[in-house]
Amino acid sequence: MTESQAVLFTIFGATGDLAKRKLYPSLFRLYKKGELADNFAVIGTARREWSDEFYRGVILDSIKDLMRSKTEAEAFASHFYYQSHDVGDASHYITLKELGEKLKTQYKTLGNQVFFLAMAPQFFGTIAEHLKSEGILTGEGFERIVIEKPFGTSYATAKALNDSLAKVFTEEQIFRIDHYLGKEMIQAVSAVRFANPIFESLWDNQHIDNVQITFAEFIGVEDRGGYYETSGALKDMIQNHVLQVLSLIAMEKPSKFDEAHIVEQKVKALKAIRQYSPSEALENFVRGQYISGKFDGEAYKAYREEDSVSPDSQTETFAAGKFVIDNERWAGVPFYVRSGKRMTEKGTRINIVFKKSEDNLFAGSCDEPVQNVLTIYIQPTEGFSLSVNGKAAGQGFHLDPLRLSFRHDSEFLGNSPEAYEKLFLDVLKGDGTNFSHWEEAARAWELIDVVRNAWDEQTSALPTYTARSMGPKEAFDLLARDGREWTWQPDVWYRDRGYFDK
Ligand SMILES: NC(=O)C1=CN([C@@H]2O[C@H](COP(=O)(O)OP(=O)(O)OC[C@H]3O[C@@H](n4cnc5c(N)ncnc54)[C@H](OP(=O)(O)O)[C@@H]3O)[C@@H](O)[C@H]2O)C=CC1
Ligand SMILES: O=C1O[C@H](COP(=O)(O)O)[C@@H](O)[C@H](O)[C@H]1O
Repeated sequence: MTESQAVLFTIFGATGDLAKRKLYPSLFRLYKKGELADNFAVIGTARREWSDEFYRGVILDSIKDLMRSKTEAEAFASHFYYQSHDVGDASHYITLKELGEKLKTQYKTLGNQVFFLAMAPQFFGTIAEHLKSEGILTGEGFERIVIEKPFGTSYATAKALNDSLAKVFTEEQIFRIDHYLGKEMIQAVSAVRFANPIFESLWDNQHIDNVQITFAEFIGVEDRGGYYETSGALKDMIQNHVLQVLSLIAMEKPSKFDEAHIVEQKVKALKAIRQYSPSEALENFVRGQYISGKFDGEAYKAYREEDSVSPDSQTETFAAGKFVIDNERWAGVPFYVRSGKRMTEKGTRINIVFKKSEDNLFAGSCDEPVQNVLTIYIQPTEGFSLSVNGKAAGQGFHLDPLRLSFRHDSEFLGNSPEAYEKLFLDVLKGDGTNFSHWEEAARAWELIDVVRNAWDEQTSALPTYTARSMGPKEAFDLLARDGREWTWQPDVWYRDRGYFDK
């Protein structure tokens, strides 16, 4: 049993999808592990009129798959209280404050407070201001605010949002969620790099040819067409998750493995990424939108036919690009990234592609050696592999491409903490390492804005790709132009093109 936390959570947007699907189950997981015990309470707020009893029923429903016993689940749910609240109405904060004070005494929460804003970003500033003006922030214990993406829609809007939060909270009190940073294997990137001298010593432009980061989803836009129409793949995935991962791979070794030192190095790496001109942005970034397609006998509709999507939508459901980093370590090493919906399969992975040997001892006498590729599998499987050349067993001398591979097994995956659970615990500990900091978000927006603006100026037709494929032709051309190719495609991609299994 770990030492449990004394804290009052206030969840804004308590009736919403995120709260039900992610927040309540994560809090319950922490409760089951003893990270939360007697001294915590949760106030859920939203406009609709719910009773505590009804709210607790919603909580029980959201954790039904995780329950070990009804008694335990009900004991957990008894810590939840509901307060109907319109975030724009100052008088509602007075009722909220009274309830908070009562619960603080009842649960001995020591004045510690965490505010979770599971709401649309346009409300963040208002909520923060009212928390201060109505005296809900007392400075008695720790006071932290957790906010969801999207953090702005451009550099300008992100800056305005940050300025409004900064009037009330310090940067150390603000936890901007990037749920990928809570994933096991993203956190493992640093372990692979810095705990293995064999990789650390090769982590530069002398040895690495290129880096490839793929965030492929097989799902379409589902029921989020309204949001996605205003976002697109570039802002939805590349601006945040992909650039976060890229900065972890590209950063210099921090002098200490803690939040301040890691963030300092990530920010430096992001700042070293070349800021493209509009024409360079067009040369180095491609986009696409999925059209209808068939995959293994199943038909998939086009993005433009999805709910809440305009029939002549110009929103990209796929984006790929080449980032270059102007520093000593990475000069000449392209970082190719791609992310899209309705791709062949779900697969998030990082491929570090090492250089070919300049001196091929086997040239002319046998097969070309394969390039060594270190793959970090983020999901759905988690693990690493390293492709190496061996000798094919038997007579004669032939090279045999081999893969040294480690994958976590399903038991480990079943028991490992979920991203939001890890992130919640980090918030309680005050550890912001796995959150996005303002300087990171700001730089990411600067890099992305130029691509977005260049695309908005473009008059040529938006490229398309068939639903359940690996993106538009342009994404393959992007690498082919540099004499390279994506080193990972799902097996079925090769199957459909008549290649043997890679
Ligand atoms: N859902 C997800 O998987 C993800 C969501 N996010 C982000 O999280 C945030 C929440 O998303 P999601 O849960 O899906 O959204 P929902 O639309 O499901 O929920 C929004 C919540 O806000 C409440 N609300 C709306 N207006 C007000 C108001 N004026 N005063 C008080 N409460 C209000 C709604 O309740 P009521 O109508 O009762 O007031 C509801 O609880 C968004 O910023 C989204 O981008 C980010 C990543 C993933
Ligand atoms: O942030 C987002 O992430 C999800 C993908 O997350 P994953 O954990 O399921 O890989 C994506 O579907 C969504 O569009 C985006 O907003």
